Amino acid sequence: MISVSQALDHVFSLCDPLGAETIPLRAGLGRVLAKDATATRNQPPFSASIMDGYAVRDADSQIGAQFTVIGEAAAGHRFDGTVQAGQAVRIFTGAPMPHGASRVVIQENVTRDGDTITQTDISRTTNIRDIGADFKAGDTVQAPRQLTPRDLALLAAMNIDKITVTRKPVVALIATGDELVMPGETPNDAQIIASNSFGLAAMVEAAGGIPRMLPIARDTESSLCQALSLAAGADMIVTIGGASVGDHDIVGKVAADMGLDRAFYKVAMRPGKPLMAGKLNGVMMLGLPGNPVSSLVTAHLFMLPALCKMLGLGAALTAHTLVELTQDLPANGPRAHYMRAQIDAGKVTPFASQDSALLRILSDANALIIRAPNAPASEAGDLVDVIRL
Ligand SMILES: Nc1nc2c(c(=O)[nH]1)N[C@H]1C(S)=C(S)[C@@H](COP(=O)(O)OP(=O)(O)OC[C@H]3O[C@@H](n4cnc5c(N)ncnc54)[C@H](O)[C@@H]3O)O[C@H]1N2
Ligand code: MOO
Repeated sequence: MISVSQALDHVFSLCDPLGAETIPLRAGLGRVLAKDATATRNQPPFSASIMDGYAVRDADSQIGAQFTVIGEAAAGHRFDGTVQAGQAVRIFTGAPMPHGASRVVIQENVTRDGDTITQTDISRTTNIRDIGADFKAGDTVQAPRQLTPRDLALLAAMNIDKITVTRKPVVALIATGDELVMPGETPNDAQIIASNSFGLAAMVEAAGGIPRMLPIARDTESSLCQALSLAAGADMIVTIGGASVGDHDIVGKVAADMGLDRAFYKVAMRPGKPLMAGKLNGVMMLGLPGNPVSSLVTAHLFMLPALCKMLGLGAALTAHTLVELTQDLPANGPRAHYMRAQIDAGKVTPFASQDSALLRILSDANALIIRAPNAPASEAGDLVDVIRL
């Protein structure tokens, strides 16, 4: 059995960044920028008032000063003249500063009588935003970057309407097992509902990929062979179940018969020991264990980092943080243990049952405590490594 980090090295060597495509900015949420995007304009494109008030010469501004209002500047409407000594232009937030003016006296700091204003107070700043204060022409949003709503607003302001992003990885998901039926179907008395593919499909989508949920493969070589053939064209194949050592666990054999170049089978981890990975006819394949928690935890630890690499985000490891433990933990065995746990008020508590079939507990968990192989006992108050879910 290999370690988790050895398995991850293999997984990264099985996948490469995908090609790029150009899409409308509007479709950019969650996509990974593949080429730097460059601003073609300054923002703001002119020095602008940041308040509603009166634009004057800074040198004239003092308490008691009087000005004659000679015109108006509003957002989208420039005042074309030049402000001279003793003159003011009525101005609104976002309007271009008129020539000659170098301060905006906010309207709360003046009294007005016809076209004459008298300054009653003075603010510490000039209330002007300089040209290019946000960004300048030529500034870039650098690739690679997974785009957030905030990034999309920035790119829009840069007047970028199309972006070049990494193609979305297509992930074929194949559940295996005679016992499985789809949600909504009527199981017989020996069947259960195929749940793992629903969690996995959502994980793929949330990571920026496209899940392709294939029909459930039955526990026969021909059915599995057919399902694997349907995966043609995918960027990654993920099988679920049939990975262990039972008579009906045929994924390894069938994939090998179809040409799987296996990188590893079995990882020193709990849950997830019977994990398998390799390349099937040039396509990365992950064989996940069938137990629901095992499949979702191994997907979190191996499928997601592989998708990130395919998306051009590099071979990054899942983020860990140190969190204080609320209770003692016994020494760990020889396999890394990823314990379902809950972080509350900054402290982490493992669930009493760590059975790898219990989805309710996984659903309630918001973290995995990582216990290294053969880790000594920990005590309440110790800091432990945690992955937030
Ligand atoms: N003699 C041994 N038996 C087992 C070992 C072992 O080392 N020696 N390993 C155990 C471990 S650890 C795991 S994990 C499981 C994994 O087995 P498989 O990957 O072969 O999974 P299955 O047998 O097909 O299923 C296990 C369990 O999960 C349910 N399942 C399967 N697919 C789905 C699905 N898509 N949605 C919901 N539930 C699913 C299935 O019905 C079984 O209950 O093997 C242990 N055995
Ligand atoms: O490793 Mo299995 O994944 O314990 O349940």
